[in-house]
Amino acid sequence: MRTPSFITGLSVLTCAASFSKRRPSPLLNVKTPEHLDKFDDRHETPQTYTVPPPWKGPEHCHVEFCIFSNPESGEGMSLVTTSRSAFVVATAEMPLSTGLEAGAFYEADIPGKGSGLIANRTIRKGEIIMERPPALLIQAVPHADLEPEVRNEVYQVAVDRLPEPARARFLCQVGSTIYDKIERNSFRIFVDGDRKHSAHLGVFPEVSKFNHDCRPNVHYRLNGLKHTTVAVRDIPAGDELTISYIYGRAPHSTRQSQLREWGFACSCQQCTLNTTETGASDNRIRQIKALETEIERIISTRGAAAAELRPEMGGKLVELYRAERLDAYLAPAYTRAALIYAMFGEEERAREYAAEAVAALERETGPGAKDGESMRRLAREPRGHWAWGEGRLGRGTDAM
Ligand SMILES: C[S@@+](CC[C@H](N)C(=O)[O-])C[C@H]1O[C@@H](n2cnc3c(N)ncnc32)[C@H](O)[C@@H]1O
Repeated sequence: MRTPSFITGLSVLTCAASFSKRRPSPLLNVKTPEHLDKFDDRHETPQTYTVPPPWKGPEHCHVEFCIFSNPESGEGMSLVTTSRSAFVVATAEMPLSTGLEAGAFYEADIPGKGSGLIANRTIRKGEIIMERPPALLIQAVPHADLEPEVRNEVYQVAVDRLPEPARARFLCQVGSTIYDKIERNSFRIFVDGDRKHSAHLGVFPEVSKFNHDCRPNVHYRLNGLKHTTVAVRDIPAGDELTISYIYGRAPHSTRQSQLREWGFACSCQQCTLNTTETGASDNRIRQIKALETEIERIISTRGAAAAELRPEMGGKLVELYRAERLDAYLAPAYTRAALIYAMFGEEERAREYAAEAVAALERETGPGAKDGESMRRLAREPRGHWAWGEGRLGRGTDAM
């Protein structure tokens, strides 16, 4: 295999990210354009769609996958994708990039993890740390299927099309080749709804500086192409900012094997607990799962099984999440607790948990969260909500 030429240039690059020098940039909010909805993309050819200027491409096509690039989109963007997906991205609305002020955090060496991000002041729960568009978007099929030699050539051109400093930031990510950097730093993005070829790997070089923690203090979400990171608890100055690369509510051994697939042995606080503490943590995870299953069954059957519901179940669930420091995943726990307290007519607690659910849903899913409106109504007017009094009714007159 040919050695990618960028490796020779890597040693002269300064890899410390200049988070303080960010200028506002347009951002994509990807939706399938309406007139494309009827199109059957099974027979797409590279010539089917034309990307508008200043987008360039298609070039370097292999089957229906080509390079498209735009130095003015975000901080510069390259795509290796079909012309249809390129058109969807290129014609999407572009919101501005935002985030914390310059100097709120900085990049530093973290023992055993390479580099990472450190808070430079207290970052409050709910503060948005970064919103970023991808620098590189690679359709999942060519990433998996192209011959390595062809793929490396295509990736090299795609990266070369990025303007400096986006190209430098891309090359400063961990990974020995461009392919390896994509493997170790990308997020899965669907750019075209549930259509064929919608799945892409998105690389956000600045977001790539977040290390993993099984109990992260930052949550990330993807809305269209916009990658948002938000603090899920107050983060004191000097603490590392971390996200979770995996599903956090898994027991220790499952997390370890998932992270080994990511190619590293996790050295986060949760993974380095002693045996007794690990056992206690796994036990809480089991309790969370059992309680969630039970609550879900009871709530979904409503009146029929409501006699089994106890008001303290909701509070207990939230308590377990908090004890486990699962602050990045609190929305479902607050939502269930709010519903249960409403079912038992406990107005104050229903309001309190519903308000927490609204805030957690916004952090975890973004403004338009699915259950957000229902929780907002519950916080405002518990007595008008469908759940109000359901628990007491199910228990018969004793519970009234
Ligand atoms: C997305 S990068 C994070 C930034 C990276 N540390 C750097 O120097 O650019 C992912 C890589 O960081 C390292 N890493 C992230 N979280 C870690 C953790 N909890 N324990 C050990 N290594 C970690 C691993 O080498 C992993 O492949």
